[in-house]
Amino acid sequence: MAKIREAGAATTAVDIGEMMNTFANDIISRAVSGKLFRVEGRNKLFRELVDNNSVLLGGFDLENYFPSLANSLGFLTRWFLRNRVHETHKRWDELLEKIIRDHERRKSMQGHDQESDFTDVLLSVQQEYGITRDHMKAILIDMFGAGTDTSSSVLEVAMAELMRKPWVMTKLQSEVRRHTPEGQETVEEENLASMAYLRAVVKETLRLHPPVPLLVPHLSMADCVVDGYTIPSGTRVIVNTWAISRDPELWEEPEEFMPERFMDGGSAAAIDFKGNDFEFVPFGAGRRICPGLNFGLATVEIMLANLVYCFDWQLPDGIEAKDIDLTEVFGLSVRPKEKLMLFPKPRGHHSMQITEAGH
Ligand code: HEM
Repeated sequence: MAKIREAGAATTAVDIGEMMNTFANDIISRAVSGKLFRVEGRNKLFRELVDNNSVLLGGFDLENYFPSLANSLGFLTRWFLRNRVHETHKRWDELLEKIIRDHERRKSMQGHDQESDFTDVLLSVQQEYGITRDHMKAILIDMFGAGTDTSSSVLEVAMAELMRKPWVMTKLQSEVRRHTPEGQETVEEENLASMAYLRAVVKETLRLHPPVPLLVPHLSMADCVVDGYTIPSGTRVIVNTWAISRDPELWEEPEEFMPERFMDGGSAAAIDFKGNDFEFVPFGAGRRICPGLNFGLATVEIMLANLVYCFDWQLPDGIEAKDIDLTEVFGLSVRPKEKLMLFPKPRGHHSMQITEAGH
């Protein structure tokens, strides 16, 4: 918020996607490595490595499209790829090893600060569950890989949709401002419970723009029949949640951004994303459902509430709401291709100016 305030004071535009990505990365860095997450620029290093992972996992592979090149060019591309994978793996390993060692050292010290983070929790159950060092590192990398781009992409597209539909923005702002105690500088977690429209906006964003549109690939373990189709054991199953949540047979005006559908009395009021309503599975369903569902939701809700509570937002001159392009970029998780640049105007700025001028 302080950074956005600075931008507001200097009347510079904020790159919302970039800002939200830094925020989501900082939250996970803090959960993983405690309050010293900025030490030695760790948060920045984490972010760089997460970006590397996304490129390596979800990147374009020439051989998939031109198999005939596999023999000639394939050798070269594989060599480059392997080097990059090794390099990224080494850097992750060094960073995580250091963090785990710091935590072990701190744990063994008498009278150390008792505040614990996720690494402390893993260390405390290591013996009980037979968790190896490699397991720990893999879990921590998973948290970054799965928890950063997803949350930040939801925040970015939510802001884009709100800018495209100013009446939805106004409605949300009025709810958030009404339910946050007078004089409070930021929205706190305990204020969120009564913000039903905020939850509806987040749901509608996840419906139209699920950040993991094909979930992650699954493999059927046994023969089964789904909706009359036989799926043999060992089949790679890909669930297109993007298409399901725009299906006109399931959703009223599916292409429209209408959070009201999720409010009491709305056509989708009874539908939730906890894995029980198969028309809406942005976090997946069943035993592989996203384990970070509550974490991701808390991250998105608190940030979105604060963005609309603390600021009024404007598009750059010459850009209109209808010009906002939500075309997405290719990858394991998706995000908008075009940057969303917005000017923050701190709330109350206008009335303060009037008062000052009045004196
Ligand atoms: C709004 C934010 C998020 C969305 C929309 C989201 C969505 C998803 C989806 C669709 C899957 C695949 C589920 C399946 O195929 O059944 C998944 C898996 C996963 N997510 Fe999330 N996620 C979010 C945030 C997070 C966060 C914050 C974390 C961790 C801190 C996280 C950790 C994971 C992990 C570890 C998996 C793999 C689980 C497995 O393979 O069993 N996610 N997520």
